[in-house]
Amino acid sequence: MTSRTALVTGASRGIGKAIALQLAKDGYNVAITDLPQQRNEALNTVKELEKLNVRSHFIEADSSKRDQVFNAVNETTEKLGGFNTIVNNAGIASVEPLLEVTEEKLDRLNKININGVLWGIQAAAKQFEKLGHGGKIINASSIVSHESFELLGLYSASKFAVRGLTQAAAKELARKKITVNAYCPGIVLTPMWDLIDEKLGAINGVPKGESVKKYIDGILLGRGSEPQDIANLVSFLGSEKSDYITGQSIIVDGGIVFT
Ligand SMILES: NC(=O)C1=CN([C@@H]2O[C@H](COP(=O)(O)OP(=O)(O)OC[C@H]3O[C@@H](n4cnc5c(N)ncnc54)[C@H](O)[C@@H]3O)[C@@H](O)[C@H]2O)C=CC1
Ligand SMILES: CC(=O)C(C)=O
Repeated sequence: MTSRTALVTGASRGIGKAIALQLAKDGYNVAITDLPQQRNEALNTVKELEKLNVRSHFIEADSSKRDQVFNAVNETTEKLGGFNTIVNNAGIASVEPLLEVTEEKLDRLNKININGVLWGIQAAAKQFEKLGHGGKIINASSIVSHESFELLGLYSASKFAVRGLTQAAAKELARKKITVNAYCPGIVLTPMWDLIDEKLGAINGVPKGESVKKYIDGILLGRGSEPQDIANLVSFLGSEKSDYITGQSIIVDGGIVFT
């Protein structure tokens, strides 16, 4: 197999890290981005990636900033040689009643969760075109893009937007041999859910761990998700085996939401 290169955003930890490690096991050279405060964790992730005998590189980049995402794609291509796949993984959660959403919260969340995905789609598609080949764009959505959760309304709406962008981009880019798909995780036990659990607990007056347990108790397969469950799907979406799939937002949640 000829070597391929991927960029995974927000990949110093959590789901992004698991995806980066899986793509490296699949033979990809892998660049990762994250925010400056995640630098040390990101550099450790790069070391883990290099142990898998692939080339890796960390780029400090804020996904909400268009120029930083474009620079990250250019730097990935220059440092690792070539560019085949982007995983627009970076995202944040927000937990509050809709009636308490402020303009600042809405702007911050949308800039990362929606704009960040759009900048990644643009930067990757333009780079694939420059390099004269197609490619794969894989976006982080969520089960809440299929059915909103209460107190996660703002976050859910941003993930509905990612599903919309995924469909539209698939339609616009298919003729350039670019596929665009999204992964829709359920309850993945990462620092994001630690935060959601804490905030739901504070709003509903229940102890730490109770809110996440309530959700996990409702999962058909009887456990919360590990990041690797999501990485397994992205491994498929990043492989030739998914070449005939585009525009899809695929649920991987152990059985919570059914569409
Ligand atoms: N944990 C879960 O249950 C679920 C997560 N997701 C989505 O999966 C993606 C990854 O989530 P987790 O790994 O759980 O989150 P996490 O909070 O554990 O990790 C997210 C990473 O993204 C980075 N990041 C945040 N804002 C960024 C920005 N502006 N630019 C670059 N990097 C940024 C963070 O520093 C962190 O390293 C997110 O898009 C999230 O919305 C979707 C469904 C469920
Ligand atoms: C964080 C998230 O997307 C869910 C569904 O928990």
